[in-house]
Amino acid sequence: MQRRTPEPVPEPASGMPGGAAPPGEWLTVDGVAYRCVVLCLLVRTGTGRTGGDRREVLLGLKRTGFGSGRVVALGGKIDGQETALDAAVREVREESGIDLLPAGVREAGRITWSFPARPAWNMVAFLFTADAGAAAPRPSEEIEPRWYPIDELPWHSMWQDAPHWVPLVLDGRRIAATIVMDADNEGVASAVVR
Ligand SMILES: Nc1[nH]c(=O)nc2c1ncn2[C@H]1C[C@H](O)[C@@H](COP(=O)(O)OP(=O)(O)OP(=O)(O)O)O1
Repeated sequence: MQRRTPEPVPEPASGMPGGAAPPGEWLTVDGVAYRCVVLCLLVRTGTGRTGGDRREVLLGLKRTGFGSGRVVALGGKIDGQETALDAAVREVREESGIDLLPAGVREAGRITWSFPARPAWNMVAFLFTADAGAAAPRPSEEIEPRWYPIDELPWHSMWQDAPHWVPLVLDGRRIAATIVMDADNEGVASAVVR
């Protein structure tokens, strides 16, 4: 049985930091339920083709479950009473084998996705970023992680809303985004990002 809690979707500054109150598995806003998930963008400084430094982000081809076949950020559902930060550290470990120190994981805001044609897919994602250092990802059953230069992201393989928010988070911004998906559950009907 999924637990539903009546709190409004929290603003990004309202505190999902390490140890703050967990958002629960579901949030309900104006009678609409949103499943709580986390996404974590891991970054590192790699070596470009010409030998210079270039920033890279760890994304992965999702092999199973929701969004399979797309290239996505590491993440997934918040379980039970864990904090969003705990969930981010756990999901990164499960999906890539990389162990993050919670103190090194930064909050980057939140996104609300509404799927009017499929409300069961509504989600609120708590966003995080972290430096991966020299950690090497390994593939998991769920995802095949791969480093991408941040100026060569595989947009055509990602969710169509990704260009509205990924560059801002990679730029160090803390965002609050409200994204409404089209009737086909693929396109973007509207995206407000601040
Ligand atoms: N419109 C969208 N754009 C995007 O970039 N990511 C989205 C998205 N809608 C959902 N996601 C992400 C958020 C979340 O990390 C993921 C779905 O959660 P999960 O990975 O937990 O799903 P699964 O069905 O694989 O879960 P399990 O049942 O635990 O295997 O999809």
